[in-house]
Amino acid sequence: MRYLSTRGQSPLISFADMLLAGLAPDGGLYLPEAWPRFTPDEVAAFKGKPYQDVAEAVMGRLIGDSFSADELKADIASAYASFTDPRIAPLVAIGPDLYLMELFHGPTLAFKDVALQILGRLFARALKRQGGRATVLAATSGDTGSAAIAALGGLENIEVFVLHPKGRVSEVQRRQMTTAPYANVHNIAIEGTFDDAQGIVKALFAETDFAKAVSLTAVNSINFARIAAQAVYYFTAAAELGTAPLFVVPTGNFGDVFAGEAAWRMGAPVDKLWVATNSNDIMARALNEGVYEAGRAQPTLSPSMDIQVASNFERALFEASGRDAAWTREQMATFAADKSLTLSPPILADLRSRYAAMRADDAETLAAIAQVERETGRLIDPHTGVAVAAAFNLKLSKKVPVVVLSTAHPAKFPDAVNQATSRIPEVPPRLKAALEGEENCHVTAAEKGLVRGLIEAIVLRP
Ligand SMILES: Cc1ncc(COP(=O)(O)O)c(C=O)c1O
Ligand SMILES: N[C@@H](CCOP(=O)(O)O)C(=O)O
Repeated sequence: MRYLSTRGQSPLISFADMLLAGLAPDGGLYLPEAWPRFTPDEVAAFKGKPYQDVAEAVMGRLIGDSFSADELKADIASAYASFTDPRIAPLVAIGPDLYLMELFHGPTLAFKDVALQILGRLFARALKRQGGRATVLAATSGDTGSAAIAALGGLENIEVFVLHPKGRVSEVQRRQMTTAPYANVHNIAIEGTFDDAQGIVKALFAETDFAKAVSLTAVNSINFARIAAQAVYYFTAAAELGTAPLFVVPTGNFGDVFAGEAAWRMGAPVDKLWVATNSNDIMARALNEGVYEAGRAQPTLSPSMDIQVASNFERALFEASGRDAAWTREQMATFAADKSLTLSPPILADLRSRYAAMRADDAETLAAIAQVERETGRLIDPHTGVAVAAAFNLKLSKKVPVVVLSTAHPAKFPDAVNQATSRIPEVPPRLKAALEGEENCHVTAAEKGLVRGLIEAIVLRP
């Protein structure tokens, strides 16, 4: 299995090289050269299998011969050993034909752990084999940061730099990152938004001498290995329900919902992928009105989705164009210059055959959290709340199971949950150390030169 860039100007590389590269040198995002396919019988046979077995099957086809089946098996087993629910991504019914898929049973209580716990292990393996060092640069709106730290903290030969927007993540999220007790982890709070942080990451990849000197890599969902691991739970949900579900996905960077497209392209039965945004609704506007236009992200009760530039939309556009790299390159150049892209009718029609979109503002999110608590006694986090609000508003013309991706534990966002329900979620034991530890964090203006300087001072010191 080899990987190509959506912009068509990077050489084809293996999964292991793609994992360590993160972003393609031409600025594009990697995708498999051809999607592997599971037959309906193979998907049906996943029903009742341990999650780990499905992960081995799905990721195995994407990894090719980069890692052996035994290596992958061992890494998946140890990745999920610390999850508090052995089902990893359990489906929980909250209404007739309405399910939450709980993805927050990992060490940092968000869906990021499902992929990053595996990625950390594969990174360590690939680096050991290659004999080099790597510098991971991550941008986070709250959850990727702590999950990356939990996966990579303390590993040899890796320095981890995590950029978060100062004051725009929840206190629990910030403390999960800044209290990490690892010498190889460096938190940087930037005076700006997540989009500024993500922009700095991409800009530093484009400084190729620097990127090469520090062996820069990414663990955001721009790294296809993240998508590969996240695609697995679409297979397990569809297999368990025995039919093609409609998935409602709380969306920011478009990684999780694109993992649904990836699963569908590999043969997972998917009725539709509903993109649920908060009031930072660039993706809802793009899919509903045909114009992908970024403004400045506004703070909401679901801070991890306070994102305007949805990086993985590039992958969806590339696929919608019939994999036309020259066209994708042009579109991305237009968007970089104008912050706006008008989607042509055929592209929009192709996207709409898979995706639909809805937005929920803070008031609708609070109402959805309150309704779930009233009807089921369960507390949900505000990101899940955005998607549940969308699910409650769906007008379906046929009977189809609806699966809402529940992406974070409510204890990460106690204020929003309390505002909606007058209840404060119980703090899980794995959060306690973060709430008590001493915080360490650099603070800087949102300028790539300052971030580069910090990285160089640590990575290239004599
Ligand atoms: C809790 C939570 N839900 C949803 C999202 C949105 O996911 P994506 O960025 O893959 O669209 C994020 C951020 O990624 C998140 O942290
Ligand atoms: N919501 C994310 C932002 C980055 O998303 P990613 O999936 O591309 O890593 C976060 O919480 O950090």
